[in-house]
Amino acid sequence: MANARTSGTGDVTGGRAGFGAALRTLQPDEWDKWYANLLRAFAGVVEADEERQLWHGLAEFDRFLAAWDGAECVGSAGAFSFRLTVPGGESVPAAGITGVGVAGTHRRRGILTSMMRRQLDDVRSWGEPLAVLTASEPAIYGRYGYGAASFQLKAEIDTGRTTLSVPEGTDGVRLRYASPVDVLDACEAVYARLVPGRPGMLARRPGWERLGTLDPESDRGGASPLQCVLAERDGETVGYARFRTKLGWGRSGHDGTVILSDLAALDPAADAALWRFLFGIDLTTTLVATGRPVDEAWQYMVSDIRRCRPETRDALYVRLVDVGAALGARTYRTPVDVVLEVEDAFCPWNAGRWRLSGDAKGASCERTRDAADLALSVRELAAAYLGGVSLTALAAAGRVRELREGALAEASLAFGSTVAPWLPHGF
Ligand SMILES: CC(=O)SCCNC(=O)CCNC(=O)[C@H](O)C(C)(C)COP(=O)(O)OP(=O)(O)OC[C@H]1O[C@@H](n2cnc3c(N)ncnc32)[C@H](O)[C@@H]1OP(=O)(O)O
Repeated sequence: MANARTSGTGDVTGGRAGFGAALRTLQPDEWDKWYANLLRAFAGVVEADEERQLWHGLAEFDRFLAAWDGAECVGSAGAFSFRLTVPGGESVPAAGITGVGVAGTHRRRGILTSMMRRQLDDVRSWGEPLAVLTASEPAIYGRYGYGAASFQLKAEIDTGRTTLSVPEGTDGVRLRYASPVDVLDACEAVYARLVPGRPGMLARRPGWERLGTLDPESDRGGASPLQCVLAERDGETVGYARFRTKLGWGRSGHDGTVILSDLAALDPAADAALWRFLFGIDLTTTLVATGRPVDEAWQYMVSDIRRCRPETRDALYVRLVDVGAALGARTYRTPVDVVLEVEDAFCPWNAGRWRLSGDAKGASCERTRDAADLALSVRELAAAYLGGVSLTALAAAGRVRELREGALAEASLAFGSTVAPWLPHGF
């Protein structure tokens, strides 16, 4: 969505937003006004009907909020009901914050803050330990306790001058073109099998798979319609790539571009077969891949990583709504037993000391009066939560204080993940 969901009975019961605008749960017949406010907040860019209908179908109205100035919708925010993979593979209920926008005429009067307040109270009352979002601007959400917990990779690969060295078994994978819509179920089954294996992935409820085949002409920028190639072994689908191609003509001839939209594979050979295919499409010399995992294997198969121009940027922001439940839901790479002194001004129910004890099999995180070993804010704890940001690095930035010698190294090692966290798509 230009990003969008709230709780309650559906009654007009919310609080007063900021300067006195009324904040309440969105009613289905208010969708058009709500969505119009959101699109206007995002510079007024009009979304294709196909996309608008998809978001309307996915909206969970009892979890979406609207702020009103009379009959005018001036604020929007929503909270999808997701499940997020955490280190260890557990799928934890997480509110997927979306659709946040305040009318330009009503900005900087506290409407966002009142929506964030109501939303986090709601999420807590629903018993969901986490809230997650992607931020239009990184500076907005730290004040509400969100920390950047996963990152994504972008690459613009010069496929004319970069070769791939693929692992054993790659030649045994069969590739075939298919209509993206016709093979959606097979692709979704591949995706579902990958979800438990990587922190940050979202278990998709029925309907969400259609996000992967949205293909409005207005979004193609002159490129082809969405194409799909399936990877198969022994008749079974073991991976897929969805992409567009755009023809180009330079001084030396054709120099088209492959624009990767999505790729998933169940094993290294299937993954390599799909990347090798994308590298070799005739009449193209550039492959643009965005939103990929930062530790994705192709980077270690290429002859010249510099010609792939890799860049990383922040992706998923996490908020620990219930520190005890969130830390107790994941596992820890090495045994850990530390007392954390947590600062949380926006959700004071989290503030204070927690004893975290756990290992690779499970963990518990309970209130304690024991002396603290580490002190940090809930935002830093959220950044480290999925195992992609090190507590040692946060301490070096002055964001974590070690109060017992050795506690930082112990916790930092334990919190890390062997697979980088990754958010597979926006919402
Ligand atoms: C998950 C998502 O949907 S992300 C999408 C977020 N939406 C957008 O970017 C659309 C365009 N922007 C907007 O709609 C609005 O400007 C919003 C939602 C970002 C902010 O709404 P407002 O109602 O103006 O925010 P509010 O008045 O509550 O400000 C709260 C605080 O955040 C600060 N703040 C607000 N927006 C920003 C920003 N873009 N960058 C940095 N700080 C900001 C304010 O200065 C204020 O700080 P203070 O508490 O120190 O005084």
